[in-house]
Amino acid sequence: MTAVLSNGALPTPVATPPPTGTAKSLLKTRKQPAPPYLPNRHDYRPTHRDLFQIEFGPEGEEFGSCLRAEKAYKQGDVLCAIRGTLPGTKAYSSVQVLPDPPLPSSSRAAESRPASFTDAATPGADSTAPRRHIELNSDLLYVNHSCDPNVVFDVNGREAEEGEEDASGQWAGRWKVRAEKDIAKGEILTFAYFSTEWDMDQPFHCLCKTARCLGTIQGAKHIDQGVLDGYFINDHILAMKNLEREQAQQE
Ligand SMILES: C[S@@+](CC[C@H](N)C(=O)[O-])C[C@H]1O[C@@H](n2cnc3c(N)ncnc32)[C@H](O)[C@@H]1O
Repeated sequence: MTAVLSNGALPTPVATPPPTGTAKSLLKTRKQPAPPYLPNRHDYRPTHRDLFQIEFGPEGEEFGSCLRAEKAYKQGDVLCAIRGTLPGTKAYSSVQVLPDPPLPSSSRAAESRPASFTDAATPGADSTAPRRHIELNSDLLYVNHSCDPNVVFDVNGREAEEGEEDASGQWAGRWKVRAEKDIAKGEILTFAYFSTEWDMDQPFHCLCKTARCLGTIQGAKHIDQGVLDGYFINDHILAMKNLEREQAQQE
């Protein structure tokens, strides 16, 4: 299955070896546990049938797979709620949903933090340790990064509870995947990893080949605010950027 990519998203397969600086070359050698959801190409059943589907890369090629749209979407459409996730630790497969480390409660960044999240550092916060990184536990794991992405992972607000439905399909206040542009059927879905990640566990040389490509992707910590301003960025990342500025001013 091939599709012409109107947005210059990742070439297929992702891991076609480029001459130098492959995605693999920056990987840490430490072996990580496999993510909880890791479908097998031979008995794959899509988790979001009719919405999107994994295209597996060449057998044995690590990180060579991607997710393709099974239908067209208009800019602003919600593709799906992000739900059924599992607690995770920082890994290539995880998505950050809260500041990590937590914002010091004394910081202005914590005081002015968006209402969309309640942090452990906040007096009166829920005593159960909040999940800072989650495992998507679905085909959404296969959404690659692009510096000119066609979807956003909006993890402001909270995850929809089991059984919770949204008749409007907009999932206001709930985690969701939203189209950033019009998306054609068959197009590869991509989001900007630094919109959720502060300091990534596995940086990589980006192969998105878009005009906006930022090169090595390591997380928002390593990107100037002026560049981030051109993207949808989640509130927990904006709050961490605010804290960074606050601390720099105190020095
Ligand atoms: C959550 S996985 C995405 C699915 C992955 N392609 C796979 O087949 O398992 C994230 C990993 O995919 C690779 N990747 C994603 N987007 C990339 C990009 N734009 N350029 C290079 N590698 C990318 C990197 O190895 C990254 O650590």
